[in-house]
Amino acid sequence: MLRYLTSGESHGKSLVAILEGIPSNLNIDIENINKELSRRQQGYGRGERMKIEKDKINILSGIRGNITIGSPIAIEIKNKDYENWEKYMKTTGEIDIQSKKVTKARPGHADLVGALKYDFEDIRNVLERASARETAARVAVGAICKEFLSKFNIDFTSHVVQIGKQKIQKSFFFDYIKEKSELSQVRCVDENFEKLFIEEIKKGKEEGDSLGGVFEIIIKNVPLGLGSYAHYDKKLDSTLSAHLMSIQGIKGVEFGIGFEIASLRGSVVQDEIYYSDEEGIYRKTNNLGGIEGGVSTGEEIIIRCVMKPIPTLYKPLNSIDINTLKNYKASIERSDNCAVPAASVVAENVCAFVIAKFFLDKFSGDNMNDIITNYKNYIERLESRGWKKGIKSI
Ligand SMILES: Cc1cc2nc3c(=O)[nH]c(=O)nc-3n(C[C@H](O)[C@H](O)[C@H](O)COP(=O)(O)O)c2cc1C
Ligand SMILES: C=C(O[C@@H]1CC(C(=O)O)=C[C@@H](OP(=O)(O)O)[C@H]1O)C(=O)O
Repeated sequence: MLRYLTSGESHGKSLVAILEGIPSNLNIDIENINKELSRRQQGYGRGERMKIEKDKINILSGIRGNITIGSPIAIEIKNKDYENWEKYMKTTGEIDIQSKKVTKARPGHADLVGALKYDFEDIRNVLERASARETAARVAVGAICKEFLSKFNIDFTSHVVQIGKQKIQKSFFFDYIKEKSELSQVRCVDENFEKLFIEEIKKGKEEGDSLGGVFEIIIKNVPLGLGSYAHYDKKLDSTLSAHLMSIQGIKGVEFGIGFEIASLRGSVVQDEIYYSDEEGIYRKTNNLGGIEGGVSTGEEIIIRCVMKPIPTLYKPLNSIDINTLKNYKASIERSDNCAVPAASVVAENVCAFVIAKFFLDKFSGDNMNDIITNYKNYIERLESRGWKKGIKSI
């Protein structure tokens, strides 16, 4: 079973993660993982912290000479900012608690609920772990999963389709999005909307406010048959949703044409099924986003996520001091004012973990050879049933 845990405080020494279940004899290109980490740090609207951090993975165990050995993979990403925070954050010995104490809860962040639940007078103990700094560790985990899935040609990309009130309606081709979104400051493939998105973020910032938005993830070459029909942890769509909703700030997930299906007739929504000798079983549409009955259909998996605006505002909202219960404005240090582009990269990698987990559940094996054999046998069997989209040249 593929599983992972992360640990680490935003201004602590390091973020760490352990990923268990990656098979042996997988070649890992560390530059690909560092590239994912760097993609996550980009995007117009990020704050000053991203100028300090230059995230790089440090693999502590589970890999020898770039090849996995089947044991848990432990990773570390150092927080460069720790140099400035050691006297407040070190794990043992005396620390300066007062200078960085936070007592005025930010609405929308975990500040109030965390302080009351864990019984803290200092919100610092909450925000250090609630911070989306943690997503760097999750991206490293997902990037290792991407390395595994790339051997089966499974590929991921994402792009931003809405910032504030500015919204793109069109849908695009995978390769186009992959190339274009990487070139954009806001991971947007439409040049006009790129300008509008940047303008929207800039305006928000000037007004001391923050923005959310929507991004789309597209996953290509997932074979037909990952997932199952009913249980919450076996359905591919429910598991993807749960993992995506666990990204800090994500408030909704939709598949394919999403919530629009509510207003359309069944005759329009369902993706009709065809067969031809050349193509085998195929669809002309992909309205349901590549998943039916909790199982991948072999079409592109298309997911959209909505992210709420960043809670920390430079023009702070009404709140209270959690200790005196007096009314105050919420506290503010530094902050991003829009992180939708960064969140889209996190989401790709979170999906990579889920797809890798379901892929390994289906084609289980301790080592790459066994998994490749299982995969090829399955694709051959599907071919004999008329489904010809499987890629065999592994
Ligand atoms: C990549 C990324 C960067 C973020 N940066 C900030 C930030 O700088 N300031 C902030 O207040 N929230 C930021 N957030 C959002 C908060 O972490 C999030 O709203 C908070 O943890 C509460 O979680 P919830 O929205 O799921 O309830 C960021 C989220 C992500 C994914
Ligand atoms: C550090 C990251 O994002 C952080 C997420 C975050 C939050 O509250 O979620 C608050 C900010 O932290 P800081 O106050 O240290 O600037 C962001 O910079 C990161 O993405 O690597």
